[in-house]
Amino acid sequence: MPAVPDKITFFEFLTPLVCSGKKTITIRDKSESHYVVGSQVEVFTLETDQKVCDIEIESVEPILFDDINEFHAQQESLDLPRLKQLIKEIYPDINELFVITYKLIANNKSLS
Ligand SMILES: CC(=O)Nc1cc[nH]c(=O)n1
Repeated sequence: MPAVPDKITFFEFLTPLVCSGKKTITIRDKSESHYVVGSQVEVFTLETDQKVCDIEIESVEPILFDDINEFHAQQESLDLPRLKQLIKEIYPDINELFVITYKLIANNKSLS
């Protein structure tokens, strides 16, 4: 991986939310927390590695699983129980997580 990571993957079902600008955060574990504020990152689907859009990283902040709240759910464009269920499924034994905030800068969906 480059010193400044320039790629992020999302489950395919989440990419319409990312590429429409409705989902503006992602909650990841430490291994995926090394994004740099101000950097541009290419978004790919996890399942098919298809590029779907570009984002710019706005912040990376630690959070405990128990502190995930309605505001995070709003920013994820999911309801809170679904968000917490999803995060538990992805990171079953991890309490220390990171909220990565980003903004959409380009949508590549029309190229596919
Ligand atoms: C692929 C993957 O881990 N995707 C995730 C994980 C957490 N949040 C999210 O939006 N997407």
